[in-house]
Amino acid sequence: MLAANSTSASVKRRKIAVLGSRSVGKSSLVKQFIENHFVDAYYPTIESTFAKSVKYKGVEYDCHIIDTAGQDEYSPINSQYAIGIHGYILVYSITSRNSFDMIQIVHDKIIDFCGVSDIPCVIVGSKCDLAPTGRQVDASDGEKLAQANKAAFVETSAKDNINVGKVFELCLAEIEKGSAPNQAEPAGKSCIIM
Ligand SMILES: Nc1nc2c(ncn2[C@@H]2O[C@H](COP(=O)(O)OP(=O)(O)OP(=O)(O)O)[C@@H](O)[C@H]2O)c(=O)[nH]1
Repeated sequence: MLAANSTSASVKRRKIAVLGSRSVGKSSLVKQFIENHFVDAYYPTIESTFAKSVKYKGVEYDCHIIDTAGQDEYSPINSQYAIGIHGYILVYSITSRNSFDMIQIVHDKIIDFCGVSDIPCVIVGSKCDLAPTGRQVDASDGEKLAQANKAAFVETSAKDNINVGKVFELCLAEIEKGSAPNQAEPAGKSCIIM
């Protein structure tokens, strides 16, 4: 489990970008994680950065989370979402097939921009509290997409606080897969343009 924590000499700094279509619940996911609350109203995001210190598997992480504006197929990948980013959280809503289809597009754009073969990534199917009446994407489709892209996968509800901490736990795990043990600031698979 992730837990809020204080400072330490060996804190690892991790920068995480949250991307996906408009209105899929990116801000709600981040706010539930950082501030432990959910807002029903919709306020489109321009861009916000949040910080939270967490302890995961005995290691302290200073997480900087970039909540981005909603993407569409024509949105260019902002270099800010590629340079120095350690891990990605790609969010679709289980109530929107279009938002699911955007995940591969956004993923491929990041890969192309960074010139790498894969990225530390968690694919998130959000709004799972709406599954009984509004599901357009099966969990098995999300799992298959994640497998095809060597990513982790989880369904969440920011509203009911289901699997919200798990998203960030999985993201840190994906980042650490690409890092040497005990490295304070690994280059890992983050994208750095010289
Ligand atoms: N039922 C339900 N609604 C949610 C959930 N998460 C977000 N919403 C609602 O979906 C709408 C959009 O949520 P946001 O978090 O603003 O979405 P976003 O992806 O940040 O949107 P952009 O800023 O346009 O990119 C809001 O009305 C939220 O209340 C959820 O887990 N369950």
